[in-house]
Amino acid sequence: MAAAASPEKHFPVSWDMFHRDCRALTWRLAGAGPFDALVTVTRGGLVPAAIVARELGIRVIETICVASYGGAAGVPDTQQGNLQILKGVTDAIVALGRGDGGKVLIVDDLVDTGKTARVVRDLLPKAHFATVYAKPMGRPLVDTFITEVSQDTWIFFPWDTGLAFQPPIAGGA
Ligand SMILES: O=P(O)(O)OC[C@H]1O[C@H](OP(=O)(O)OP(=O)(O)O)[C@H](O)[C@@H]1O
Ligand SMILES: Nc1nc2[nH]cnc2c(=O)[nH]1
Ligand SMILES: [Mg+2]
Repeated sequence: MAAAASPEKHFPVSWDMFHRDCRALTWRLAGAGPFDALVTVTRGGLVPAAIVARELGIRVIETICVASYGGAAGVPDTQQGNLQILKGVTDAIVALGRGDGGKVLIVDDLVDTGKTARVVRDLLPKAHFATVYAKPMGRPLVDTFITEVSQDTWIFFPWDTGLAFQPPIAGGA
């Protein structure tokens, strides 16, 4: 299934909020470990992965590089195209992620349609999949998350946004 064509609602996330939500995610993950390695889904997973790895003391960190959303210049990338794996993980991590003698934690910022999570899960079926945010379509694909938002909501991360003037509500904004 496709993501909401043009998400109606906005869910802006500040750095403070994101840090707090990542810490909350780590508390929830503490009982599921210990983890021998962390795989982060780039690029959105990089920031939560740094925070989670710091909190859980994980030092073996690998990336899986995936791209699927690509919008026109100047607008959020809300349209999902074909998913491409630009870089996979090492054989050692694949072995761990298949349950051969260790535990792998996968971290991404969010799950939306679940398309990205499905591809990553196929590669590492026994790994524990954690995201900070989840939308209903993708929720069944993750083991642990912190906050659910509706499918027609677009989450705006602090690394994609900046401070800007807001017109007064009384002006019809
Ligand atoms: O559940 P899905 O519908 O597949 O969407 C979720 C994925 O979309 C975003 O990544 P994106 O592909 O936009 O790349 P980015 O992480 O580089 O921003 C987000 O970081 C997730 O990885
Ligand atoms: N920033 C951002 N990227 C996404 N990729 C898929 N869904 C989303 C979303 O809600 N926000
Ligand atoms: Mg991503």
